[in-house]
Amino acid sequence: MNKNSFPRGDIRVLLLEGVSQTAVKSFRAAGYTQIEFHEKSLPEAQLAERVAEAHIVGIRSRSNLTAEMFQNSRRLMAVGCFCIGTNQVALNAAQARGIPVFNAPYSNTRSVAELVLAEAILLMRRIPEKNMECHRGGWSKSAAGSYEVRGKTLGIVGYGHIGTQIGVLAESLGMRVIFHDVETKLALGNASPAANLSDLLERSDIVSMHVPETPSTKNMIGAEEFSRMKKGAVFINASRGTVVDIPALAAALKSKHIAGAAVDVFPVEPKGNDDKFVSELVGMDNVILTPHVGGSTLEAQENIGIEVAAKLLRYSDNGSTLSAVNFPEVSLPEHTGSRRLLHIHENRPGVLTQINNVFSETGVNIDAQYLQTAGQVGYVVIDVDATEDQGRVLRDRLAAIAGTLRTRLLN
Ligand SMILES: NC(=O)c1ccc[n+]([C@@H]2O[C@H](COP(=O)([O-])OP(=O)(O)OC[C@H]3O[C@@H](n4cnc5c(N)ncnc54)[C@H](O)[C@@H]3O)[C@@H](O)[C@H]2O)c1
Ligand SMILES: O=C(O)[C@H](O)COP(=O)(O)O
Repeated sequence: MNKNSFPRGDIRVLLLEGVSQTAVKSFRAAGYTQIEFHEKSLPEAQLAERVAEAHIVGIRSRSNLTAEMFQNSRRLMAVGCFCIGTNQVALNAAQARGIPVFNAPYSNTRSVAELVLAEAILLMRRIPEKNMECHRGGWSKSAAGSYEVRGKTLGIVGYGHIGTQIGVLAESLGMRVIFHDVETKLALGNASPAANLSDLLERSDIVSMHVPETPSTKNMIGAEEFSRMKKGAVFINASRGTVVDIPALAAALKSKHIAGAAVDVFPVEPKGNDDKFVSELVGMDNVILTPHVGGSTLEAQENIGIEVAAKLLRYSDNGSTLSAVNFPEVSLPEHTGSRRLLHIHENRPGVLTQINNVFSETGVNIDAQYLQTAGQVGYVVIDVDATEDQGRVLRDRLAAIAGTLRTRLLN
């Protein structure tokens, strides 16, 4: 007897952008044999073609999964973002097709925080310029413009997982921490909220961005915001490239109003390591440029591989959707001794009644039932005391209900 109505060996897993081998090992250990692995992201047309063939897709920040791709992907069951950001995925379109999207909300938090703190210290000491000068054979031994971070004010924009972690670590170096967030947040340690973004910009010696890419954060730091910052302050962006107006940053750096910057993310980034990086900031001695490596440590990548693969496997094998970012969240117990039916449907009145009618009409006993809705989608999980043949009949009856997006039978 198959473990699932759909044997694991038939499930096609597409893993892109060199996600950690820990993910590949997790899928193999769980009995998944059809794994297509790519070191890079794929060009859009090829990506659409490969996604259309896959049941499970794993990406990082560079692969854009569009609404059209979800519409054309008959087989696609689930998506894993092996990173924090999910802005590269058309989440609503995935939801409308009954496809949960998972991510790793904390696994690279510490890596980003450590990089940002290191950059804050380097920028305050004017190390980027000194480094470049030494490389050119120069030697300007001077304390002019160099400061300790102790006693300085760090302004954190976006006080979420990364922002709070940075705040805690910064206080251990003796920094004063202020933050701005659209939500009311618990201030950790001695951190305090700024009255608003302008207040934060005016008071900070170091401004660091930690907001997600959304319509409200697009170009939230531009010429006006740089002009509000203290003369000689430094600026760090390791969140998303769209958050900062790069020409405005370049102008503020050239005028020396902003003394230095560290930028890890860009509005347009190369698709892979062989593509050329182009930015107005290239060649500026007072700028640390890094190729979107805030979360790229071996520790973070290995943990992300394990975490996201586990979420995808749990959904595929057990139906659990806990921590999905676009989908009703259901945490399910093991279903040994019963068959499990998954029913994903449009979130509209009457569907649950029709589902229950199927069981009363067929006389199959329900052991347990779980229901959750979110946005456009409803998700019902039913454990039944039934033979495999009965399970298949039930699955087909459920699939015939109007508004059904997809059904699956497990065990
Ligand atoms: N450079 C990298 O490699 C790297 C690594 C990890 C994450 N990131 C980026 O960092 C972002 C933040 O990560 P996180 O884990 O801290 O996310 P998070 O969701 O925990 O925190 C984001 C915070 O920003 C706040 N926010 C949203 N819109 C805002 C606005 N307009 N103004 C002010 N605050 C706003 C939210 O309320 C939240 O508190 C991610 O979305 C991701 O894009 C980059
Ligand atoms: O969202 C994230 O976690 C970061 O931007 C890292 O993305 P990456 O996995 O593509 O490095």
